[in-house]
Amino acid sequence: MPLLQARGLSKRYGGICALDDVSLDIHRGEIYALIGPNGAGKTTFFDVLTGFCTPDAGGIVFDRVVLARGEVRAVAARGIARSFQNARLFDDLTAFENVLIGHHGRLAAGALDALLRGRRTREEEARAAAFARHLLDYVGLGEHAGTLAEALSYGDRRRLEIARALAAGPLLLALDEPAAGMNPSESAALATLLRRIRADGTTVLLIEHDMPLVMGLCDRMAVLDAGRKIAEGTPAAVQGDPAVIEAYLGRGRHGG
Ligand SMILES: Nc1ncnc2c1ncn2[C@@H]1O[C@H](COP(=O)(O)OP(=O)(O)OP(=O)(O)O)[C@@H](O)[C@H]1O
Repeated sequence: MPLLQARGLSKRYGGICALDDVSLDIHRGEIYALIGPNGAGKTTFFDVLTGFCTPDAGGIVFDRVVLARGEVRAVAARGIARSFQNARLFDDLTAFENVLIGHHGRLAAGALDALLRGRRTREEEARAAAFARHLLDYVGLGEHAGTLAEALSYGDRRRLEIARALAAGPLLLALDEPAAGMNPSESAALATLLRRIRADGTTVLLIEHDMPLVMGLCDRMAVLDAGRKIAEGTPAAVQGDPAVIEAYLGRGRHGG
């Protein structure tokens, strides 16, 4: 059974159909890309998936659990971590502290325990700190643990955001344009990191406009255009699909 099954998702904003009856499956252990021209509905799909907005119709099954509309926010707790188009970091905290915050939701000890600084809490905090250090090494930021987020380069900020998302221990890592603004060597390092995340068992969903990157990286992809899914399959299959070529080139657009 797929990790995620989206069925018949629709979302309107006034007269605009941002999502129009979109269904797709994401399998465990794959890198799945969502592509399409500007305004195609990619971010809206992420918003629905992560509970930022409620679909007008349709539903999602994630990790075998049917999520009723309006309950989608519970998904985050069930294992979807998201990064945003513009990294949302705490600029005045260090890289280490930013990752620790990502882990916070997983700490089991309650607020009272934390107040009393019980042994269990201290042990959990020590484990969280060790895990945060591990994640910083994992994304290649080990040397920057004590650096304020605001002092990091653009590419490093994006990687810190990924480390923070991983700190929540997600089954699905959903990344909104992770390579946007990166130079070619940063993009190559990102691709290596995402392959490693996949190899280590986390499923990856990404929105990405960098076609060479996404074509070389993802296992399967869906193409959205004006809210509709117009193609789905391997990069090779999608690349040659006439509907996709029309969506990108037929109207003089360049993939946005
Ligand atoms: N909160 C909102 N209110 C009104 N319209 C919205 C809202 N969010 C999205 N839309 C509209 O829905 C459509 C789909 O937008 P969406 O951001 O999902 O597209 P996208 O594929 O992510 O585009 P891009 O590649 O430019 O980020 C667009 O026409 C957009 O203007």
